[in-house]
Amino acid sequence: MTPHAFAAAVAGRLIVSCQAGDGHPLRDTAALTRMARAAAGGGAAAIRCGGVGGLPDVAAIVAAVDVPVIGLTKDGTDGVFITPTVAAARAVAEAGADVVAADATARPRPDGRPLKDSVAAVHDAGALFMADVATLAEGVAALAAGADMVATTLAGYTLPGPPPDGPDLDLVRALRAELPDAVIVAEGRYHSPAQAAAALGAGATTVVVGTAITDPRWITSRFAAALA
Ligand SMILES: CC(=O)N[C@H](C=O)[C@@H](O)[C@H](O)[C@H](O)COP(=O)(O)O
Repeated sequence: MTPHAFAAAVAGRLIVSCQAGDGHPLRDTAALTRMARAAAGGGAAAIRCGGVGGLPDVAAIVAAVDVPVIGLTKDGTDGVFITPTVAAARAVAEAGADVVAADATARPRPDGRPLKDSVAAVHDAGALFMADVATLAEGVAALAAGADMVATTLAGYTLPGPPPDGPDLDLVRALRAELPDAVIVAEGRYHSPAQAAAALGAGATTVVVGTAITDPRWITSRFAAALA
């Protein structure tokens, strides 16, 4: 898939992230594949998937949906953990993902290789590269390293302390102002349809929503808390 074709497929539309962490009741490839099919049936323009040991999820979901798939793996939950190495990036592409999402923050990478090596491995395997960043500078650097698109996935997750409750719309605005022609993906803590729509208003090309759509444990806890 070309960068242009991917952008055209998702522009102004919703991407749904279908993931479940270790120990979550939905941490099951078949369950997540059904979730992805449901999301596609509801109008998702693409699916984001994978996680710890998530290569089978990526392969199964690629086979099950007819929308583009953004794949990733995770190694732990600290530091650089989203598709953190060149080998991981290559493996996600080889699992069939149209797009490989990977940490593109300025933090040291566990294999000591520069970001551009992961980008090159993904391109060699015929996939596109989504750079998951936390800051404007990281987004600019990722595009310079060859990334095809920038996502705000890690905004709020690289500082000490818990992330804020809401999404980082300011980062979307800053990326759009600095990178007028780039594919900018709003992602991270979009918990309502209004917030997702606001991301497009802030200049995002597309919006990824995960937890608020695909984690019934989290959704239930919000209802339960409202009744407590
Ligand atoms: C920080 C991190 O590990 N983000 C992960 C990236 O793939 C996922 O755990 C998130 O669910 C995804 O980014 C979607 O975000 P939200 O679930 O907030 O809508």
